[in-house]
Amino acid sequence: MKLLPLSCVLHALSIVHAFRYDHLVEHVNSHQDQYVQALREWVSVESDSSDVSKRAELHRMMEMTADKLRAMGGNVTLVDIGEQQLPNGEMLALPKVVTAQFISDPLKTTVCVYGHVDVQPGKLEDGWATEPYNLTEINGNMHGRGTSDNKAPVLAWIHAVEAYQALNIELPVNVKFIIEGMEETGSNGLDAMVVAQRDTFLLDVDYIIISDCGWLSLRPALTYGTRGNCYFSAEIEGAKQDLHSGVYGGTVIEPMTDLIGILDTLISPSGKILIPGIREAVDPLTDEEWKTYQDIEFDMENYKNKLGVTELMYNNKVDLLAHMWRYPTVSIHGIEGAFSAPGTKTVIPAKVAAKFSIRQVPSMDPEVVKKQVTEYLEAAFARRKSPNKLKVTMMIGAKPWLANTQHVLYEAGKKAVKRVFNVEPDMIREGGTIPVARTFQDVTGKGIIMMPIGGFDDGMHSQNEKISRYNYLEGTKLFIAYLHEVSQIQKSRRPDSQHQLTLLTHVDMVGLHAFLSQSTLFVEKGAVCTRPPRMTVESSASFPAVP
Ligand SMILES: CC(C)C[C@H](N)C(=O)NCC(=O)O
Repeated sequence: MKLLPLSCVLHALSIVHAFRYDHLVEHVNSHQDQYVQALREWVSVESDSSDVSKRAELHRMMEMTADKLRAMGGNVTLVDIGEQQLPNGEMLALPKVVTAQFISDPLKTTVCVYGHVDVQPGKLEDGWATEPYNLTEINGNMHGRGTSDNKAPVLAWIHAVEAYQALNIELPVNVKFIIEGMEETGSNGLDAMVVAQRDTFLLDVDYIIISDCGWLSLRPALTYGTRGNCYFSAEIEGAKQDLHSGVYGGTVIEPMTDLIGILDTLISPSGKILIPGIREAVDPLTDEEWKTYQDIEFDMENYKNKLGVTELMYNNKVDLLAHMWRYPTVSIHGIEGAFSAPGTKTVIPAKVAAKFSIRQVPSMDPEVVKKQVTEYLEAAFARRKSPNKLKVTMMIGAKPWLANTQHVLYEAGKKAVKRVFNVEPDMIREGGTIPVARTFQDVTGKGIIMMPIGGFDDGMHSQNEKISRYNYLEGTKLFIAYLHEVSQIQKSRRPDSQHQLTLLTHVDMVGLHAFLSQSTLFVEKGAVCTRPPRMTVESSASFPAVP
């Protein structure tokens, strides 16, 4: 018998794969209504992680996620990650993290998909055109809180696995999931879980995939960086109760006036951060970065129209993209205790707390930022010689993340995008924060890719958040294709994970505590979350150094 040359066999196999890919695509197209129904069910759960009164819904959401993965035959665990302490001292259970595993073939590559099913708040009275928790499709866009961020992308990953299963096509890689319920408030408790499971659940994972962001334009994108987030509360307290502004106005030094005064020292009208040390910490833009940004197609007029603004902070593309992705910024979000209802209440609030955040970039450290901001605001407050009391707290300290775009994961990503959309992806960074991305990188040393499927105009966190049916379905196909492309990464081209693990074995409990003390969970006593999880930290004796 004559043996076929290896190249012929490989060619034949690729034909079989292409044939099967078409079947998978057909399956996705013909199951789109079920996919939309699944999204409808998930969106109907008000899994707002920032509102403690919604905690039962969040627990229900985690159970629903676990049930779905279990029904598909996954090996599912709901991991208890402990409790959070509320500002009033009360303890509240954190939503369990769902881990799942589909097939476990030692000869195959293993990927771990991370996502979250908690959402930002959403209220009709905030100006939504439709009920935020009732998925409503208008002109191909499916509106609802959490559609794009991050329920549809999580479901798209689940449906990608389901499609392989339904057609009896063996998954080309082992697939694991980590789905959490606190991403929107800083991923409380997750860092510790990642540390604890580094040598168990995460040990055989080769690559981590995150799809919790959006494209820059109509062109699909791969994301290689996120900014971090230092989120602060600055509280000023004066009289022991609110006062009538006619009766007492002019006699007391008002906390709100102090607060507005110190907030105004944070950033100039032209966007210059005024806190010493922050701008100085940022790496200058390299020529290579300049060129990358210059080459990206980005329509500034379209961007302005999308946002409904007449002017942007910068009027050239490179500066705008750089300030969106790789420079820090200050945003002021709100003032607790301030009068904000309609009408004309004439009160002097006794205690007000401003919430603001600084998105930081790779050369910055949240702990340093915390010190810089606290000292700066205390000095600004001292100059006012006010008798009121100021308390500055950092509530979230999430680090930025940056990947190497030459990594094989990005090569595979480009191939998958080409297969599904027949274009090259934009290579972009993200101005938002995915707190656990940097933790995965530091703790596991595994390659990480962000593969968004959200549209550029999805309005994450805003009124009328949506994902288009097109992005949802093509995104599912993208994930199907990506699982195949990852399986094609030759073992010889994989970074040597064994080598990385050897490098990581020499750190002890001191290292573990050093890491955890920087993580969100332990940043601030009395703030959002301070109590260690109840789970055991099995692998603490060999906690890794940052590679
Ligand atoms: C676009 C972001 C990376 C999406 C993410 N889910 C998010 O909103 N994170 C919190 C944040 O404030 O950036």
